[in-house]
Amino acid sequence: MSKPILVLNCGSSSIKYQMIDVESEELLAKGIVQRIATGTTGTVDHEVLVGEIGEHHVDQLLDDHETALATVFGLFDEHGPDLTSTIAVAHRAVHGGDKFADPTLVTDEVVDTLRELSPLAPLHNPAGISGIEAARKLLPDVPHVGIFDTAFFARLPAEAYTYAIDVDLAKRTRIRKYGFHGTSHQFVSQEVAKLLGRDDLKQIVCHLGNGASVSAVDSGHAIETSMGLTPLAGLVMGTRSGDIDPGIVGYLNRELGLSCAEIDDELNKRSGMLGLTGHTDMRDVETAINAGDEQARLGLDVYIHRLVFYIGGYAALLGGLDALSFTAGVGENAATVRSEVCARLGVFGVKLDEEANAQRSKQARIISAPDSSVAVLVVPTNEELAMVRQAAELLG
Ligand SMILES: Nc1ncnc2c1ncn2[C@@H]1O[C@H](COP(=O)(O)OP(=O)(O)O)[C@@H](O)[C@H]1O
Ligand SMILES: CC(=O)OP(=O)(O)O
Ligand SMILES: [Mg+2]
Repeated sequence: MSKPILVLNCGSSSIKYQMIDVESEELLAKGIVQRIATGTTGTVDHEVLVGEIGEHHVDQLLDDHETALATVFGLFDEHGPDLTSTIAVAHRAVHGGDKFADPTLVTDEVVDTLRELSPLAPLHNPAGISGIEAARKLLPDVPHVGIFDTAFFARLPAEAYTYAIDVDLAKRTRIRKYGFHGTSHQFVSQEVAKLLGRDDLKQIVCHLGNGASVSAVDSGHAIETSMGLTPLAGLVMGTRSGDIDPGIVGYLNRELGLSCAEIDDELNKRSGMLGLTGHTDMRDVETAINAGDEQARLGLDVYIHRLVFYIGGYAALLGGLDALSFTAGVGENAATVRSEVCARLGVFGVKLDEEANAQRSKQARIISAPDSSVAVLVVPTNEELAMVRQAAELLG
C-alpha cells in the first residue's frame, strides 16, 4: 500500500507538482502547469509513472490557481495515480520571515501570516498562498504542510544575517538576511557529503536556476548565502538584478519619478539576464553569444564575474574550500558556465576535468581533475523529494 504525498511548488504563472511515495521515495507522477492567469491559453502536462504509464496534455484557459489545480486533479482522476490515497500535501512556501522556519502544519492562521509576509517575497508568496488555498479546498481532509525556502538559513551567524542599518529600525521592521532556495542548498550539500564520504566539508553550493543563489556550508551548517531580505539580492538571475548599489533606488525615484512599485518591478522582472541581453533563458543567451552578439557576451561576463566574486568571498569566510557544487537548471546543464567559473578559480587550486564537465548526465558526479584541490561537482537538485522527507518528519 503506497503512501503518496503531493508536493506543490506554485509560481505566479506556473505550478510544478510531484506525487512521491513517502516510504519507497518512488516518483509516482509529476507535472507542470504553465501560463496561469495570463489571459492566454494555459497548458497542463501530466506524467503518470506507475500503473497506466503515460503523458497527458491539456490546453485550457486557466483563470487562477484554483482552476489550474482543479484541472490537474481532473487529470489525476482520469489517468491516475489515485489522488484519494494521498496522505498529505507539501507546499513550497517561500518566505517564512521570522515566523516560520521548520515545516509547519498549515492552518487558517498560518495562511493569514503568510499573507502578511507577502511583501517580502512579492514574486513568490502570493502564488504560494493561492496554491495552498486551492489545494486545501480540493483536498480538505489531509494535512497540508508548508516547507520554507528560508529554513536552512534560519541559523546563519548574526554577523552574516545583520545589515549595517540602524539596529532599532532593523528590529522594528524585522529586516535581516533570510536567504532562499534553502531546501535545495541543504539537499545538495548533503548529497555532496554522501558522494565524498565526509560530513566535515567546507562547501559552496551554486543554485543557478531562474532564481539563483549561492551558499557557504560548513560541516552541514549554512554560514552565508547570497539572497537577503528578499529573493532579489545576490547573483544575476533570469529577470532579477541581484546586487546593485542601493543608491540606485532613490536615484531612479528622483530622476525618473519611478514609484517604489515600479522600481520593484523593474529590478525583479526586467533586469538580470533579460535586462542585459534580452533573454531570460541561458540557452538563448548561449545561442546569441555563438551568433556573435556582444551584448549577450557582456551579460554572461557579468553573470560569471558576480558568481566568482561570491565564491572567492565565501572561500575566505569558510577558511578553505573542499567542495564546489553546481545545481538547478543552469548549474546542472550549462557546461560552459561551469567551465568559465572554474577557469577563474585557479587561485584556489580548482582544476576542472573538461571532458567530465562536458558530459550530459542526470546523475550527481564529480567534474574536477584528480589533482584539483577542490572537488567540483554537478548535483541535480530535488527540492520535491527533500520536501516530502521534511513533511514526513513533521507528520511522524
Ligand atoms: N541545457 C541548458 N543549458 C543552459 N541552461 C539551461 C539548460 N536547461 C535549462 N537551463 C536554464 O535553467 C533555467 C531554469 O532553471 P530551473 O532550475 O528550472 O528554474 P526555476 O526552478 O527557477 O524555474 C532556464 O531559464 C534556463 O536558463
Ligand atoms: C526564491 C526563489 O528565487 O525561487 P525561484 O528560483 O523558484 O524563483
Ligand atoms: Mg527552482
